Amino acid sequence: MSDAAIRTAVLGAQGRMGSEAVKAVENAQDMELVAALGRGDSLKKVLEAGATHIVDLTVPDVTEDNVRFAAENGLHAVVGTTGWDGERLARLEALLEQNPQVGVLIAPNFALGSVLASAFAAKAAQYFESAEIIELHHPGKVDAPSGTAARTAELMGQARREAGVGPSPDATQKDPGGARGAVVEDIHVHSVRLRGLVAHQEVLLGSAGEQLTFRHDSFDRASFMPGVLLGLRTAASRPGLTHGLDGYLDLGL
Ligand SMILES: NC(=O)c1ccc[n+]([C@@H]2O[C@H](COP(=O)([O-])OP(=O)(O)OC[C@H]3O[C@@H](n4cnc5c(N)ncnc54)[C@H](O)[C@@H]3O)[C@@H](O)[C@H]2O)c1
Ligand SMILES: O=C(O)C1=N[C@H](C(=O)O)CCC1
Repeated sequence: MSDAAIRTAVLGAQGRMGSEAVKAVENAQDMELVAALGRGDSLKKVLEAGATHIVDLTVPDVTEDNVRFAAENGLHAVVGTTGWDGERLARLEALLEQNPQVGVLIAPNFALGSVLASAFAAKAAQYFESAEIIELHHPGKVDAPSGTAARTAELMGQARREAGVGPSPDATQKDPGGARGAVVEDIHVHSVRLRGLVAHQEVLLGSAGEQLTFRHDSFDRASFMPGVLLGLRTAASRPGLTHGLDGYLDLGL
């Protein structure tokens, strides 16, 4: 291992994603796994281990504290944990202004196909009257809607607003049980939790007589690991906040 290895601490290391990330970092020639923290472990272990980077794959309740700790101690952070709403992102941006050498990637989804599907959907959303999202995940997931769906809806909603497109047509007058799903940026998001699934999303776009569907499926958490490693290899050269792995890719969209 060279001196320049990316000294990585994985937070949430015993979780579904964290345990995959531990293996991916251990197998990467240019990285060294220096710490693997679980619930109840002190963040001081990260500093004692001499980490230069953290990967956060924990739970929405603790991720902000973890990233704050990293930034205040000059560590770069690659974050897959969900729960990063506008307020949290704004606080993080302010913190990074005080720690301008630190790079933080908040990635709602590390899978390249998912990043592409969301970017294509955002590009296409303004050209259709109706837009809805269905996200489908394993039943162990603690949050709904998924971070990916929330981010996709934000990007699509923003593009539709800028293009002057109004809300999707919808005559629903009675929906006492919330059958029309959550609404993010005027876009209805439907969450399915089903044994056997990993992480899946469909964006449905409709106009008179036609439908365009963008579907992405992660069948295995291995699909997320190239994105985690890209984040670790890139974060130090991108100081400040990057929201979405697309910020590290040249999608040209
Ligand atoms: N960005 C992506 O591509 C992507 C992909 C999959 C999952 N996720 C997100 O990653 C997060 C984790 O998902 P998961 O399926 O691995 O969940 P999980 O419940 O399997 O794992 C979370 C782990 O974090 C641990 N933990 C809790 N508090 C901690 C703390 N303070 N310090 C260290 N560890 C702590 C838990 O004990 C658990 O082992 C979720 O928010 C999920 O939505 C993101
Ligand atoms: O399994 C999860 O939990 C996932 N979380 C992210 C989200 O909420 O979008 C990414 C996909 C998998």
